[in-house]
Amino acid sequence: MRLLKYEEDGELTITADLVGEDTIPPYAILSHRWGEDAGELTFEDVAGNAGKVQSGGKRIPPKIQFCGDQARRDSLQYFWVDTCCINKGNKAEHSLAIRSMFRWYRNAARCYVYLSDVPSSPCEGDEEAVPPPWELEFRQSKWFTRGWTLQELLAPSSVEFFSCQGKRLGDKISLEQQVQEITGIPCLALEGTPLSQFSTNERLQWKEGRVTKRDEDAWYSLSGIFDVEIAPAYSEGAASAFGRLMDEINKTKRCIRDIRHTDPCDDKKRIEDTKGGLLADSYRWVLDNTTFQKWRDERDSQLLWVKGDPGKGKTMLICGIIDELQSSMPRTTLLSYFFCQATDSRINSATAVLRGLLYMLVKQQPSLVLHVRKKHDHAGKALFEDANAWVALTEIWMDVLQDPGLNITCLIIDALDECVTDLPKLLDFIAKQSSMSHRVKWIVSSRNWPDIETRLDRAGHRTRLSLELNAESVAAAVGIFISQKVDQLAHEKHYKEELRHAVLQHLTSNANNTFLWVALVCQDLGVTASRHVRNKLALFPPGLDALYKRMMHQMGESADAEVCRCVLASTAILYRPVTVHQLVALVEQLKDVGDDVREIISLCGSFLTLREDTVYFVHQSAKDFLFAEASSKVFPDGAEDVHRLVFVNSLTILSRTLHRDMYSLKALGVSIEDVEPPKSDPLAASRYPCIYWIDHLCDSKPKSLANRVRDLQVLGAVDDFLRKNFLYWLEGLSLCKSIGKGVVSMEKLWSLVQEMCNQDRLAQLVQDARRFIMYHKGAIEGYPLQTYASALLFSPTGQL
Ligand SMILES: Nc1ncnc2c1ncn2[C@@H]1O[C@H](COP(=O)(O)OP(=O)(O)OP(=O)(O)O)[C@@H](O)[C@H]1O
Repeated sequence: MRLLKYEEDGELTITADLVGEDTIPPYAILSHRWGEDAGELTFEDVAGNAGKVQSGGKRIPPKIQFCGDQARRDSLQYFWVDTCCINKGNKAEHSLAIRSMFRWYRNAARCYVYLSDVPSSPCEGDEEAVPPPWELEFRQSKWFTRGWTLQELLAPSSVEFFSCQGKRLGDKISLEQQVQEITGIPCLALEGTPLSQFSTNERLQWKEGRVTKRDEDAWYSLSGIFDVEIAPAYSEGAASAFGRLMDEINKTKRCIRDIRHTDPCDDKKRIEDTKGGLLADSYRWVLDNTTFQKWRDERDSQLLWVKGDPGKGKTMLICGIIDELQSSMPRTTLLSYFFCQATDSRINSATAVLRGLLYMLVKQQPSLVLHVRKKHDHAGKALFEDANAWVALTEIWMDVLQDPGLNITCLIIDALDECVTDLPKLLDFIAKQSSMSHRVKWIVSSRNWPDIETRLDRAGHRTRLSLELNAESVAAAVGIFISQKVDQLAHEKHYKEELRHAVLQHLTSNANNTFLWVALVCQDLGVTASRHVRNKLALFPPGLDALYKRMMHQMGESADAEVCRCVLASTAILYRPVTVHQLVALVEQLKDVGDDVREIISLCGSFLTLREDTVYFVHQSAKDFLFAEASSKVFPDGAEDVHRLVFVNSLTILSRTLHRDMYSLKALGVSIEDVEPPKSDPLAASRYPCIYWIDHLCDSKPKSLANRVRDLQVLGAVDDFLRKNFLYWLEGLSLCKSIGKGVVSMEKLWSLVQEMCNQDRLAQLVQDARRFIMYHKGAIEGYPLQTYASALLFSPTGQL
């Protein structure tokens, strides 16, 4: 980028080509209509004399004179004008300039629109008149009819309009109403709402009626508005330029859709809801905390680690911090966050974290998708799912974080301790990347784990916010939480004042600064008649584990103790939360319970909770307790045995429900993008087994040879299933949009059977099945019924 500058002696000079965003000083930018070529100041005119406009050469046009003067009035030394700041003789520079123009306008400190056909009022004071005397000419200005001026209006945050005498008429906010009426562009877009939030059609409409000198420019001028890049090729014609633009837009859309594995915004809402709603007064203390303020305000403080014991309120604190940042940050700052949850395999791995953060980031600044598309255009969705996903994602992140166009960014990851797969890799990544750039700030939270501490210690500029060391603030926050919960109980259960006071006292003296303890006790009191409350209060021991122990004991006393145990054991080993319907299908003991399933789940209420018909653990610490403290009670035959039972049930469900063309698509060419699950979804119960049956098989550890006969039966069932249902299973995976996971699972199955002796027949079958899915995953992923068509046609005749 080359910039103009007026020297002390009034001479106009131009800088060398400034490469790299960091080398570019603040500048003003001109938006105008081109006049006759001969009258415009060109690059040659300016650069012809060692960067100085030759004295006695071409006269400096009034608009350029105006732009320089106005920049100086606004304390800007440099300014940019398209007529003379691009060396059009250099094809590469010209092409790069066209692709960079949107960014140059966006990054300008000021944008001046010079309206050569709008005179200001000759009389002082007339500007106060409503409508102002120049309004008609303003509305009719040809500036609003040109193609390139659309991006010049939308890209910069500040756009000011000037008359041909250089008088300021207003800016795009003060004249918002008029500009909206003239252009049809909604006020929200003029106010800076990211353009990606407007549909493709809406954005295309903004260009209607606008003209460009060259036909192709009608489409090239839109690339910035759609956050894509198309290299200009001026002889191609308008139709081809339009085709290339649409092609790029579609590829970008597809890429963003493939990155999405979960939407962290939805996860945040769900987590807040399941935890009973976010109470602002219980997190606001952090805003006055000096460690937090240091992280927020100091340039050198890049990584904040929020740490605390289970149930101390870290996740809710992070939710609060996100809300506060969102409402206080400038609109251009990017905020991306991710909530790890060990109980949900979709969001408990290092790749899921990077993918989720990336998704939120590219949704806010779609131009960053270019770094993903370099790989995604070739690899498709498998890029994020196959064995190399971590490598690919870290490379993409490196490019994103080094992108000079990346806005100021804040990245937040909650519950690192719940990242089950590849946590060390993630920690090393955070430690390294958080030391790289001042423009990217990080917040992470976790329990007080020494491993996490050791790895994060490698990051430079790290600060830690320990909830235990801020006991006073946390105690006050828990106090507010207790008051709110007790008021709610007193209201709902009609407590007398005395009882309300007793509950308040008991909770305050025993909570030990632990939100979760309060939440669990209040949940129990919520189903206790008020006459029993006093007696019950004495039974709640202080401390989380003691409380869980008591709850286990209580459950063990009930007549449904065994069913509850099976439900808890199965839910604990599932790889993600399932619906009640799916749980009934997976847990044998629930089959005879009939309509009482919800009652059984509520009997496990201290550990499980139901939300929108999905069964969740109340908290990760509840699940941890089952595996650590209560393992012998919950898993009397070991967790492997529960995996085996879930595996066996999975195959039974799948064998019963899978068949050819489950969604009655009929035509072989129906794309997955056009598939809507039928109202009564034939895969409702089999979604989970379809995706996870192999994981349960592997985690049941059949190769341990603990029970040889039973293991042979298990493997016999696998052989039988694959011979009868393999293709149906692939169709099912495609309908569940999980072919990528299927590929990984087949690899796992292949390793398993290889490690087992005397399994040659099964090994050959699995080897063939594995090859089949590897070769045809693309076709099957996009078109479920191609499983039975091209996939079979293009397979070797002798394939098993
Ligand atoms: N600001 C708040 N508003 C409402 N509820 C809160 C708030 N802070 C904590 N809680 C309650 O406390 C419980 C525990 O909080 P949270 O899940 O944030 O703890 P945590 O420190 O993240 O625990 P862990 O490390 O074990 O995951 C929540 O389920 C919720 O009921």
